[in-house]
Amino acid sequence: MTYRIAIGCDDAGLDYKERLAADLRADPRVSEVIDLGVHRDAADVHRPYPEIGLAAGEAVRAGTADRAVLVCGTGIGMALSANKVPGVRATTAHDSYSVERSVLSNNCQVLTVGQRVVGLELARRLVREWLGYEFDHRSPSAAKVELIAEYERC
Ligand SMILES: O=C(CO)[C@H](O)COP(=O)(O)O
Repeated sequence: MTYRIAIGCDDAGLDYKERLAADLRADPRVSEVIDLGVHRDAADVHRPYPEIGLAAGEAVRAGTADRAVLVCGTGIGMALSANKVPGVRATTAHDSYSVERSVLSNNCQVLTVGQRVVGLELARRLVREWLGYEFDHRSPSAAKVELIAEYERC
């Protein structure tokens, strides 16, 4: 299984985004990295995090990306924004167990990270681990996640 990964950040997450994007490009489990910005030295560097988080959520919803990694100061604003897109499940996760469960329990397609909260090497490890998990649609967790989708359809 290879993934098309959208990646994005605001100015508070730019350093990590660049490093994580490089890691993803070098990862054989990744077929494409879609960089949604912001970009260093570009006019868009101060775009607010909701624009990027929503764009990433839209990419997942449209199916142009399988998953997304988003970085801001805490990860929280990015998660809030991406979660506004119907069908998207985004979470901040700063430990291995939460990263694992975000996929295996919650079928999250979006992982968000806070550059001001965790060290770079931990962030890199978490993204590496995250790529190794795949949701099992036959697992007991599937019916629980489906309840969220049902609510969205109301
Ligand atoms: O962390 C952020 C949003 O969750 C963002 O990088 C900084 O937001 P601000 O504190 O509103 O500037």
